[in-house]
Amino acid sequence: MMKLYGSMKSNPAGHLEIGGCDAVTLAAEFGTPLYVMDEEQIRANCRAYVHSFARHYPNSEVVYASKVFSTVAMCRLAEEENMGLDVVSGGELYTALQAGFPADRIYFHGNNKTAPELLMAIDAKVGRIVVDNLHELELLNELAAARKTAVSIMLRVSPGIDAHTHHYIKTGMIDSKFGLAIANGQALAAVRAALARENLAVHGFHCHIGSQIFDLKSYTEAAESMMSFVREASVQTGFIAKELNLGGGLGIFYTEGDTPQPIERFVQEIVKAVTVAAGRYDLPRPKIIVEPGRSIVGEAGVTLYTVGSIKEIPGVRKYVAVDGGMTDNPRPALYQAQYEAALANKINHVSVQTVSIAGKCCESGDMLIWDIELPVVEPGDILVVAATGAYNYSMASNYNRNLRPAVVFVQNGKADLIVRRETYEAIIQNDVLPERMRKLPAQY
Ligand SMILES: Cc1ncc(COP(=O)(O)O)c(C=O)c1O
Ligand SMILES: N[C@@H](CCCC[NH3+])C(=O)O
Repeated sequence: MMKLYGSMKSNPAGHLEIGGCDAVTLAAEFGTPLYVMDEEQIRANCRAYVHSFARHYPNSEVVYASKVFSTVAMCRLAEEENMGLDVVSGGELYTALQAGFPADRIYFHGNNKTAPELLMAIDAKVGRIVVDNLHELELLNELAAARKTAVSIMLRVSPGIDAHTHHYIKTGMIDSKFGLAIANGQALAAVRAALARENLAVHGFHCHIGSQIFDLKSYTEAAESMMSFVREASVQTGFIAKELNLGGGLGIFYTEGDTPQPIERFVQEIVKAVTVAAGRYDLPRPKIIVEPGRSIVGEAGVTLYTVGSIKEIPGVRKYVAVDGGMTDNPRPALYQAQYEAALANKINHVSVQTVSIAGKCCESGDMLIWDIELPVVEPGDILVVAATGAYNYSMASNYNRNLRPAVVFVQNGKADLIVRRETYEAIIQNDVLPERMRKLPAQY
C-alpha cells in the first residue's frame, strides 16, 4: 500500500486526489509524465523549520537548498516563506535572481565554482559565498580585488562525520571532494589565509554531512565537531565565528523502514548541541543556519505516468512499462533508491499481483521499481509514484531525447503549471548543422 502524504486521499470517483485535484484529471489535462507538487505541504514544511527556529533559537536562518528542486516559482515560494536560498551553480543563481529572490539571502556553494560563476555572484552581491577550498579562496580574492570590492564568505569545513546513509550522498568525511578537513589542518590553514586576504570578509563555517539522514546523533556530532573547530580557530587566530551553517540532510519517508525524524526534533537537537558546546568552550552562541532540501519538497511531490506495454515472462516476472523512467527519476538507477507506487485511477482496488515498473529508455537498468504489489494493471492506467518531489525534476535528463515533464503546483483544488513540458523544438534549438553538411533548407 502506497503511503498517502499530506493532502493525498481517495476521492468519490475512486481516484487519487492531491491538493484537492483529481490525479487522473491532472494527467488528462497536462499529459504524462507529470510532476505534481502539493504546494500547501511544501509551505507547511518550510514553516515547520522557520517556526521551530523562531521558538528555539531566533538568531538563525533556514536556507532552502535549491539543487533539490529549482524553478522560478519555487524560489519565489521560498522567499515568501522567509527563507534563504542555497545555489550551487550559475544556473541556479540565475533562476533565483530571475525569480526576484533577494541576493543578500543567497548562499553560493560548490566545490569548483568557475571564475564566471564567482563574478556573477560578486556582481549580484549574494549574501555569502561558501568557499570550498584554497584554490577558490585565492581565485575569489583576486576576482573581488579586480571588482574593487570585498566579499562575505563562509568556509566549508569537513568535520569528519560518517553519516549513516548511501555512500554517494555522504559528504562530511575527510575523504570527500567537498570542503576543508579539520583533521589534517587544511581548515585552519584556510582560516588564516582568509583572514589575511584583503578582499574577503569571513563570517563563519559551514558543513554538510550528507543527505537522507535519520539518526539525529550525526548532527549532534557534527555540531560538536564544528564548535570545537570554532574554538580552535579562535585560539589559534583570534577569529570568532559568528555564523555556523550545519547544512541540510534530514531524511524523508520513501518506503517501509524509513524513519524520518520530525523537523522540530532536528532543530531542538542542533540547538542543544550548539548551546552546550558554546557553554563548554565559553564562546558566544553563533547564528545557526541550516540548509534543508529533500525534507522541504520530497514528500510533497508525486509523478504521474501512463502505463503502456505490459510484458509477462511466465515464471519469471511481469514488466509494466510507463511513459517515463530514468530520465525523469534517475535515483533508482543511481542509488538503488526505492519508491512506493499505486494506480491513481484504481486507488481503492486491492493488490493482486507483484510486478516491476520499467521505464521507456534504452537501458536494461531503467527500472523505477522492482517487485511491487499492484491491482490488475492495464495499458492506459495512471501510475503514481510517491515522494518524487526532491532530486527528480532537478536531476532529469534528455537521454534518448525524451522530453522533460511538466511540473504543476496543486492547492485548494487548483493546478498551476510552473514548468511547461519540454518540446521537440526546444530539444534541437541548440543543435547546429555545419555549412558543409547542409542539404536541407538551412533551418539550423
Ligand atoms: C551543501 C549542501 N547543503 C544542503 C544540501 C541539501 O541536503 P538535503 O536535500 O539532504 O536536505 C546539500 C545536499 O545534500 C548540500 O550539499
Ligand atoms: N541527489 C542525491 C542527493 C545529493 C545531495 C547533494 N548534496 C539524492 O537524490 O539523493
